Amino acid sequence: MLKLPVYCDYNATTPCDPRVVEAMLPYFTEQFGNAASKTHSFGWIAEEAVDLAREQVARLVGAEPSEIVFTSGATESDNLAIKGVFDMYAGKGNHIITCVTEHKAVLDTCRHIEKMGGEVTWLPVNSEGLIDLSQLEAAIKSTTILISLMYANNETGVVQQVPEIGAIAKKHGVLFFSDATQAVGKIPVDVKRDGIDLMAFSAHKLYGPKGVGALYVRRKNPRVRLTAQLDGGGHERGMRSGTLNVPGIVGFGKACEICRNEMETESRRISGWRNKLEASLTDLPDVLVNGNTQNRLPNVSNLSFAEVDGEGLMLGFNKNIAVSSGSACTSASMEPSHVLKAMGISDELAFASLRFSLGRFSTEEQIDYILQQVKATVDRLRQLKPAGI
Ligand SMILES: Cc1ncc(COP(=O)(O)O)c(C=O)c1O
Repeated sequence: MLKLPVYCDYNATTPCDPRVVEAMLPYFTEQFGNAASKTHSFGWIAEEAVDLAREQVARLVGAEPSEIVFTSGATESDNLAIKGVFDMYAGKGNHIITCVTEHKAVLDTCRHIEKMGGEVTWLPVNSEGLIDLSQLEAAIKSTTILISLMYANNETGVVQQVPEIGAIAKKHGVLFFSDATQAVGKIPVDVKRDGIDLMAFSAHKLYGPKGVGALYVRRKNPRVRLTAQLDGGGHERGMRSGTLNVPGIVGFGKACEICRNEMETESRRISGWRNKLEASLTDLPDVLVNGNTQNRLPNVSNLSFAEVDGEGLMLGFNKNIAVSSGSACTSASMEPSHVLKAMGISDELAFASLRFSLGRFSTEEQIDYILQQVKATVDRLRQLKPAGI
């Protein structure tokens, strides 16, 4: 018996994997020590658990454990990377390059940088959601200190040309920061292969708990330095003060270990269902896939339903199916998605678009239910719409 509502919004957040919860539980009660307490076993046990988690997290992205800084999530990691570089490298320059389709956590941090006297170049994207590499290279100047470009877009799943961006950054001696919140755990990410100097990601997008994340900070060739954005006890090698969230970090580590072991089979299964969903919905007249489909996250399909009232579309089945009509963080407002707009999609079509994001606990039965519900709603709305409007 299918349980309703069906969850199809894994890019907004994922449920904790029960194996993650099991690993975390002892660290709330018996093993509650502060990982910074050096004088007794409660502290040592907590520190050991954090060390293991740091290894598990690092291994998933090809980093060294000492290159992982634990934070409260990707929003904090984005802020720390961009503001930390801006403050630390002020002597070299004040210019940052980013892109208009970034997540708000990067966009708003870059707007803050502008208010602080920094200069930001906002790269456009093409209709597929990709930046132009020659435009990126041409934007670099002697004052450029950072390129901040996301790995995969949260709304469309489009994966940027990350190794190429890393090579351009290296060639010009500019640091490369990538917000990889949606990519890590879904596709193989390797900071060394990709030439990434700083990278943000988050536990709750990969079946770990909410409120925990990481910033990868390269230690060699070049060693990246950051100005801390929180003053305090100097935790995390001075980059992020504050008592560590030990249960959360343990869960993050376990979640990363599971992703590393299961990513290949999981992404094959999920992309199969995503393709089935997409093929069947695009069989309807005037349904368009948004974003490049050659290099895309395996779990996402962003579709526009022409000639359908966007609000009606959501209201048609949102009691039974949890999907998003844009970024989760902005779905409270009725603004058309800034990502779809940047790709040249009209406001009307952007409003009539849905992001389906599948995940570990999706089932084929759910996919069939979604198909039936969405098709029925689209048919009904199209019949209601007066001709010519
Ligand atoms: C690309 C991207 N960056 C950053 C964030 C923010 O992550 P967090 O919720 O861990 O702060 C999200 C969450 O939706 C995201 O998708």
